[in-house]
Amino acid sequence: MTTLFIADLHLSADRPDITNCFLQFMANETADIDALYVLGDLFEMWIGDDDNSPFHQQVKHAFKQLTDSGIPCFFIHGNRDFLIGKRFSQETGVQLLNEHTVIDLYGTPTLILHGDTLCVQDIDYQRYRKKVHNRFIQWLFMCLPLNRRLKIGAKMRGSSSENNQRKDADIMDVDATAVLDMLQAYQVNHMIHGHTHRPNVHQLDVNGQAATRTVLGDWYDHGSVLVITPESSELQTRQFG
Ligand SMILES: O=C(CCCCNC(=O)Nc1ccc(S(=O)(=O)N2CCN(c3cc(Cl)cc(C(F)(F)F)c3)CC2)cc1)NO
Repeated sequence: MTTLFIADLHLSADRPDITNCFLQFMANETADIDALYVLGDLFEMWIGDDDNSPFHQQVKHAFKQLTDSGIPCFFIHGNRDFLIGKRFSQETGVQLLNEHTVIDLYGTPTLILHGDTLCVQDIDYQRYRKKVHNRFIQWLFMCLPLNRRLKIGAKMRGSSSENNQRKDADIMDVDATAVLDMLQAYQVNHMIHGHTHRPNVHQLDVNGQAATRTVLGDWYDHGSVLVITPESSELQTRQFG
């Protein structure tokens, strides 16, 4: 009885090393698990489900093989791949979850999310996020031809990495009050998220009760996976293969 959590792989065609690490993980680490949860930023960019490049087909096929084998797979959108939609879900068998979802993890109610909604001090980002999560804006964007959206994406990726280098590192981490507020709002004592690329297990106190916030790590030539069983919880960073 094992459930796995991954996030922040930032897969892209120009990083085949990370894609291979992911494919090795899917081939060697997911046999007879109960479920796989992907908590956002699976891809470095996603400008619509109609972007069906060979790279995307390769990744989608790996998920399809897993779900066809009867292992449920769930996805929560990240700040990069928030446009992943119904077609991706139908092509892969991956079930799309709401941005904040409480699951029963072997009897322990646990809030799972990407983590960018906890970065409340980054006002600019939250303003941008509100705009691009607006259904009408998303509809307008998807009306654009694919190559136009690819160009906009490439441009935004460029400015995004520049912006992030300028931002103070702290405002890009989660806000401690937002974490407590969210645990209380969802009435849980456990949270799992990604986004910050700061893998760790934080022990917290929520109204006198012990709580944990587990942060998944980003992928490079090593993967980061949270391995949960009814008896244990282990955040692993390692190579797969
Ligand atoms: O953590 C922090 C900081 C976090 C830093 C976040 N940076 C970050 O996410 N960058 C980023 C994410 C996605 C891409 S993209 O290429 O995949 N792509 C771009 C165009 N997208 C779009 C969609 C819609 Cl509906 C509408 C538009 C519109 F209207 F703007 F044109 C564009 C779709 C997605 C490119 C860069 N703070 O705490």
